Amino acid sequence: MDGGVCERKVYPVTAGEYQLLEEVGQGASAVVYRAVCLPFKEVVAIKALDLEKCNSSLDDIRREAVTMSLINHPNVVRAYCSFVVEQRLYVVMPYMAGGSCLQIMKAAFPDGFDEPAIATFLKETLKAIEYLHRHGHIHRDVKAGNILVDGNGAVKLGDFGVSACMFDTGDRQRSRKTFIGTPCWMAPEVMEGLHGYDFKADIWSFGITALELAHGHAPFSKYAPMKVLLMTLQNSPPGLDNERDKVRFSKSFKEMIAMCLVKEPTKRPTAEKLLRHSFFKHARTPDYISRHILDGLPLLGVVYKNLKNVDTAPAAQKKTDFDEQEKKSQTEYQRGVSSWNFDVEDLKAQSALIPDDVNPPQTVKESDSEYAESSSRCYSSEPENSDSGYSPDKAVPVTIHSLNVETANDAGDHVTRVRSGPLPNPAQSAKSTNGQISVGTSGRREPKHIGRFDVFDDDNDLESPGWHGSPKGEHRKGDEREQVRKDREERDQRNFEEKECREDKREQKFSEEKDRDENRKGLSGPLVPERARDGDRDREHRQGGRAGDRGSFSGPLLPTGERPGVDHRPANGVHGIPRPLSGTIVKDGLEERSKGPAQKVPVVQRGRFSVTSDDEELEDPPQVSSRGCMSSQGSQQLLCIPASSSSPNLNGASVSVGAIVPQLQNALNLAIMQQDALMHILSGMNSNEGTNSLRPCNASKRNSSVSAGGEYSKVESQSERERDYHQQIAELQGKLSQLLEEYQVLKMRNVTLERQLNAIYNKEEEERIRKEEAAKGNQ
Ligand SMILES: Nc1ncnc2c1ncn2[C@@H]1O[C@H](COP(=O)(O)OP(=O)(O)OP(=O)(O)O)[C@@H](O)[C@H]1O
Repeated sequence: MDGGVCERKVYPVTAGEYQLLEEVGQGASAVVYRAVCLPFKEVVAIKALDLEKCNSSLDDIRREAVTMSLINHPNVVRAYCSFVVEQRLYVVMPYMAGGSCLQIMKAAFPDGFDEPAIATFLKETLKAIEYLHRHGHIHRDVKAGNILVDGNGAVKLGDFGVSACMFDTGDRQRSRKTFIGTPCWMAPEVMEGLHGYDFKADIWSFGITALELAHGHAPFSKYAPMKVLLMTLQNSPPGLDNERDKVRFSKSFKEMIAMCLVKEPTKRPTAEKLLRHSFFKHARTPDYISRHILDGLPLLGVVYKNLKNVDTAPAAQKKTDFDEQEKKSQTEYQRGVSSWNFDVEDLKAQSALIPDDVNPPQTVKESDSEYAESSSRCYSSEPENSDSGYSPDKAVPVTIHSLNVETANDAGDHVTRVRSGPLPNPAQSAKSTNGQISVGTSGRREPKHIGRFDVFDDDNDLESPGWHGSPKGEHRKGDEREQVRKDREERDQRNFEEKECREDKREQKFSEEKDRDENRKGLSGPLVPERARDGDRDREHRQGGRAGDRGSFSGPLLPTGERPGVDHRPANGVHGIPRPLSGTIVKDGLEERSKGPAQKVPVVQRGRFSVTSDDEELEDPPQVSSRGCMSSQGSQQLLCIPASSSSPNLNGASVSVGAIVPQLQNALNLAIMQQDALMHILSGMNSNEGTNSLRPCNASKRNSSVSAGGEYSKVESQSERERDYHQQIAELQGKLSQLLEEYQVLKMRNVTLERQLNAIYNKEEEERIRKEEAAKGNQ
């Protein structure tokens, strides 16, 4: 019940208290298992996210876990609790035995559901969306795959992996200019990214989901992401087909979809308003779903397994096709497209070259009233032969970093710049528009700014799949225009280099200030298990191995489909989820208070939700000094590590590894450069000395009056100097490896600290909510 007082069961947060059964779902970043909570003898679902592999930052993951644990609505999947074991986050939630609408469709309704079922699924989903919007959240990933059905037919919206809080300010607001979602369901304003977006983006996705449930697939779902983007941006919005769908669906359904799929977001209804649409009068009870939809379906685990098997074979072929398309696109890119600039006309032409069995779009004036009959709208018809190579079901959400339409370029051409790629999360979208450096935990490379664009180093990697540039037709390129482009590229490059140089300096200054701070503040207690410090552990960590952690695993069963990175060896005769490291638990209620209040993440109170603004954290300078300082030694600058850095101070807000990595890399680069310089000088000295060393001998031949003692002391001083240099080099090498070790330790500490902060934050939130609810109850 929304806001009502309810006794919440406290679910255990130790892995040993759960028994993992079979896999029942897989998303872009997680695997979901059916499991049993042993003390309660209750079947639950456990979502396992590999923190190292998933694209999300810890902040995103924490946000999802916190959001899910705060949820209190019958149509939203809430998290009972979550905990971290090794590099995996386990989220315990209610088991939705029917699976997702997508799974059900694929298993038994390939052409979509009938209208009463659709109305029921959609109404329940819309209630969830309305609830989320009311509490300031944009779900950002509404689609059939995230509409989950309970065994009794109850419908809930799940997956908060990419949800955002609308009330946030600062960088989180900017993060809503980072485009997250799966292209087919993505609203045009999200794709454009020109002015950000708001909760109306969910209404668009809801409309697309309605079409998905009606046809068994989302519009444009057979196309590659770039094509989907173009079609969504350039074509009229999709909708039910006048002819084909007339017999299957009512006018009110068609109308409801048309209301959602208006390109202008302000013209879309709110969830609250949409709920009052007559279409939802067709909605039935959960019992209807249970009897008409779920009845006769195999168990979810079997459905999932079958679908997986079916998917595997064609997937390989699809991948090859898609790779070929990619290759073609990249070859054309290499042939003649400069930078990230594309001509809109060319994009259109290119897009038209891709075989298209979509009904030709008919133009619809978007100024039409929301309720107007959208008779001219069309939708992407069921592909007769959906072998175009792109499998939307396997689609990884895509972030479009820059899809800006500019009116003119330097040459006066109309230019669009396009880039797509796998989904970095907001926190990872490096340098933000105000020039601040944002950081992520994954150590991803930060983008360079070329012109108006974020260009990652990967951008230069033309082989890398996932990057799309619509090639420019050679026949359309004038030499003049080409020259202008080249000029602009060079200018952009110059600007970029200057900017980088400025940023390096700023970063160095900042780091030096931080070092001073660190030295002043002293050290806080160690948070990393001692074993994390030893050489073996560091080596394992660097190599991604887990052997050093194996001793800590025990507990009940792991699934048969064992996952890499987790020890599956039986302990006490049974497999188990590895036990969590102490102090690394995230749970909605029972964490150990391991840090003082000073270590709290900044919390913004927004309605019922307390929201940590991760970007506020990002704006804060990192609290860990990982950077060596420079000390002068003679004419050579040597790297020295401040005393505090061997045990860095971890007080204050959470520290992202991403914040440390660039600094450490800088320090390492510096040290390497210095080492090179020293080697260079040394070799110069050696050759001089080599020459010099001949002199006494030659000189003695020429001038026998030179005393033997004088010769001896000269040689001795030279070799002394040489020894000095060798010693300095050895010291430098020692410091380098020390720095590397520091880096590993800091990385580990950072993760641990983040987890502890999570735990504290979650607990406080839980307490606050309990108090609020108790207060409400007393009233
Ligand atoms: N509570 C649950 N009970 C049963 N099945 C579930 C549950 N939660 C998720 N699933 C299944 O697992 C799949 C993946 O889960 P989820 O969407 O949360 O992962 P994800 O990695 O966040 O996915 P996405 O690709 O949407 O980002 C879902 O599509 C659904 O089929």
